[in-house]
Amino acid sequence: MIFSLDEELGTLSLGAPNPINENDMDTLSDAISSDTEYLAPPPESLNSRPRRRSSILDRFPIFTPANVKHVSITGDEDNISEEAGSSTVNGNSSTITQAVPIPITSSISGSSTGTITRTVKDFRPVRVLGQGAYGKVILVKDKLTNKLYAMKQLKKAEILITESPKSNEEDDVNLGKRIERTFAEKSILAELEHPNIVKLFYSFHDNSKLYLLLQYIPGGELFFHLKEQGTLDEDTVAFYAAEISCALKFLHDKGIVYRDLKPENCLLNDKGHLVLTDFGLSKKSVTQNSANPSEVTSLNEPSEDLSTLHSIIGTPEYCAPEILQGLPYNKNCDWYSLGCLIYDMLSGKPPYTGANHKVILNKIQKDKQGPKIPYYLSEGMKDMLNWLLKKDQSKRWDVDKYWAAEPIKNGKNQMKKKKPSKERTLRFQSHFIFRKIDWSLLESGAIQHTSVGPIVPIITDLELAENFDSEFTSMSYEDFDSGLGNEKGSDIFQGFSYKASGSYLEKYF
Ligand SMILES: Nc1ncnc2c1ncn2[C@@H]1O[C@H](COP(=O)(O)OP(=O)(O)OP(=O)(O)O)[C@@H](O)[C@H]1O
Repeated sequence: MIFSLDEELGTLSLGAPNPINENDMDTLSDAISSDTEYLAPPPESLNSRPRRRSSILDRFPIFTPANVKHVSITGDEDNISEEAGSSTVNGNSSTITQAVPIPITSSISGSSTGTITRTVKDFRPVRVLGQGAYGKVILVKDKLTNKLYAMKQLKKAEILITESPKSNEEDDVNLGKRIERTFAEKSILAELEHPNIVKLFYSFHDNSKLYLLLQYIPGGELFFHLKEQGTLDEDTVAFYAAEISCALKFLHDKGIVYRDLKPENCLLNDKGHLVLTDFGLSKKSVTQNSANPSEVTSLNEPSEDLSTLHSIIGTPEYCAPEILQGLPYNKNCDWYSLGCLIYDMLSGKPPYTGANHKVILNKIQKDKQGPKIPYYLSEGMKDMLNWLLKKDQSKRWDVDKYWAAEPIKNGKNQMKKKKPSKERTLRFQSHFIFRKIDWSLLESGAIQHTSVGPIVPIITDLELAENFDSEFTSMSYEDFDSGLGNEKGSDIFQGFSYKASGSYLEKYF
């Protein structure tokens, strides 16, 4: 649906929940840059949409956080180094003995020390749902309970393999980071409980693989639905943008940067609500006081840990320019990615595309005024995109800081009258594009029970995985239990196993 600002104002007078105020309108029209180029409307169907893979280019240093535990890859506890980031070689050429940082994690909803009784043998494979860098995601059925899960399998050998024939210091550092990220995915998911974030129920490992037992989200990837529909109307996009924003804000308040927002990682549940998956590239700040979100420092004030993020990581088309440049970055990079995703949902592709991160970076740098916003979008959408897609992260909308509307006291909004600031001080939730969103229903998760999303996936039989690409569902899973189900007690992945608390399991099953 394409509609003009006049039409939108007409809707507003019919009692929309978040009316736009005059100050906002000023800022809004300022932001619609005069150099906006007129891009052609999207073609009817964009079935040629390419699947975009996440990548990691560790050319820049990441400083090892202070409170990391060091274990030896061989599992030989005697080789554990006390010194952060150090590596040791024990002279045995056939084994890797670098000390690898494993993040110390806390588990809110479950226990990582409880008895883990699950093995791959407990599950029957139904079909493949997706394929990642280190293995497949498979729909599985619990042989005991008949419950369905999405099982993400990661091959240990693929994680441990070094890229160059000679093992040098750089290889060791990269290996350490790959292992750290594997643990981070498990431990970050284990501490999260949010309606728009996938749930982790169990994790375990055996001789050859690591396993994450996730809640099965049957509506498929947003990528799949975008491929079918080409583009989405503005109301639909605003709805998904609101659900994603809730998840990102929740993560940021816990000191977590997501770093891989793209349509492939956004799933739809049976009611059409959006659920983020794939936390393999997420990073948790070690300095964040997650118990007290109000203590989050401004995103523009580099915090000790997050300002040291340097890895060129993510999916280049959705990556903030500062990441592609190898500059330090912070949580604000996720809001740039949201801008890319909104742009993609509305126009059929992200603002910059190219064969690799360098091509994309060149295009971003050439575009002095920022990406060209399609003319056919409403003024509200143009405004949102202009503020999220600011090249300079210090000028980008600090969404975490300006998230919610000011509390209303004595019937008057506390927001000061226009102050001369280059910062965007409009509250994100009050933006015009979200005028039909009931944020309290959304943030509490109540909306998941009371209403369906704009696209309700067709599901005739959960086991058919009808909303997943046949490219994956037709794949073989013959190596499903090649790890033989034997728990390997003393290797580098020791401590990977996890079981959510009984009440958590009951609540979601
Ligand atoms: N909980 C889930 N329910 C249903 N499908 C899922 C679930 N988790 C993942 N998938 C499917 O599997 C695909 C791959 O999963 P995921 O992105 O976590 O793997 P990955 O190895 O991190 O991939 P990549 O290397 O591309 O980042 C997803 O894009 C999605 O289609």
